[in-house]
Amino acid sequence: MTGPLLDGHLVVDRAGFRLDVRLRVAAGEVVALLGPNGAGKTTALRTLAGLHPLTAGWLRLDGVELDRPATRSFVRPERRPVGVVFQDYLLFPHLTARDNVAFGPRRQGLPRRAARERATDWLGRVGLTAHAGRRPRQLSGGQAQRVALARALAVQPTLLLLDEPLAALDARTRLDTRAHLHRHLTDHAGAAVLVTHDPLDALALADRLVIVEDGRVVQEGDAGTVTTRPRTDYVARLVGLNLHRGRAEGRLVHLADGCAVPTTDRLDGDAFVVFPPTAVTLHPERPAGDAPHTWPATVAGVHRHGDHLRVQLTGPVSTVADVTPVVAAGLRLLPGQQIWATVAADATRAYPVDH
Ligand SMILES: Nc1ncnc2c1ncn2[C@@H]1O[C@H](COP(=O)(O)OP(=O)(O)OP(=O)(O)O)[C@@H](O)[C@H]1O
Repeated sequence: MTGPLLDGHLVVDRAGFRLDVRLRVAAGEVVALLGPNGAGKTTALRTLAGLHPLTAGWLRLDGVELDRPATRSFVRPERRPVGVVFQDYLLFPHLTARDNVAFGPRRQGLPRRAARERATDWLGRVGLTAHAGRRPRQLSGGQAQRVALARALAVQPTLLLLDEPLAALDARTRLDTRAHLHRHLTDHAGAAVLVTHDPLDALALADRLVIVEDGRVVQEGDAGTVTTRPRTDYVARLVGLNLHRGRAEGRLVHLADGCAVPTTDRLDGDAFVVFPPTAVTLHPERPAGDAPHTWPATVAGVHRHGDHLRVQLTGPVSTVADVTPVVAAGLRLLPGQQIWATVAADATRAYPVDH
């Protein structure tokens, strides 16, 4: 069995912050590091590029030790087989697009002419043959992004790193550039690590998501698993689901204060339960039957959300409900109002906390 192309235990200590992330990436695999501001994504990426040394742990790429503080091994950034696309691209302003792309191959020792040929080839592959003689300030945001990608790939990196590669683009350019980037990532034979806070970028571009919060990996898996079985509030919000933790007994997950969520998944023990805001029904009076899956709630806020109104509910079960404007008008929803909420069993999903 062959191991992962990239194998690392990335530990960085800073005042008030510790990054401690185990990361493995196979050849041809694209992994997205996704997480809120300050989670440590950029720090992790910088350790891979060699721009920040590890405090502890190790980093191996294709069997070569790039960083291991315990043995004082450290390979400098320019000697790593790594290509980086930075968020603001960091193109050399005084060089043409072709010379920007040729810079890496030249530094790897390729003769000037061969480096220029390789740059011309890469600019062709990203669709910028006609722009080879332009300087960065004569390029649009999307074109500069493509030059940055060509520059990173022209060194034939074993590891490609992308730091928020689409963040600087407007919505339209972003859509086209995302599709373009996806094609190049699919063709890339090495490992790729992408840092983003945009779940759409992560879902569209990555084979696997690694969610980082407060310096730790809190969840990882393919898009299907992460989006249907979130394990933290951050991931649940990202994918637009209500997430609660409780104790499952058969087809009921018991939450705080005697409230419960019905589910069609039969389960026992500590469990997560998720449901979309559209699965919540609001009632002005307590519905008949007094079932444990009817909760009292207080309307904390109401705002527009697409075609629906999004209702923030507090109480024993803080949750979010989406209702149509007609329903909202019928309920006369106002902040502070007391209300009752139920959720349909066939719209919920429950799964064990331990997995
Ligand atoms: N140069 C620095 N010196 C000291 N602390 C830093 C430095 N850069 C970042 N930090 C801290 O390290 C932690 C991780 O920051 P990092 O930039 O890696 O997070 P991130 O997940 O990339 O966030 P963002 O999405 O906002 O870019 C934060 O607490 C941050 O304040």
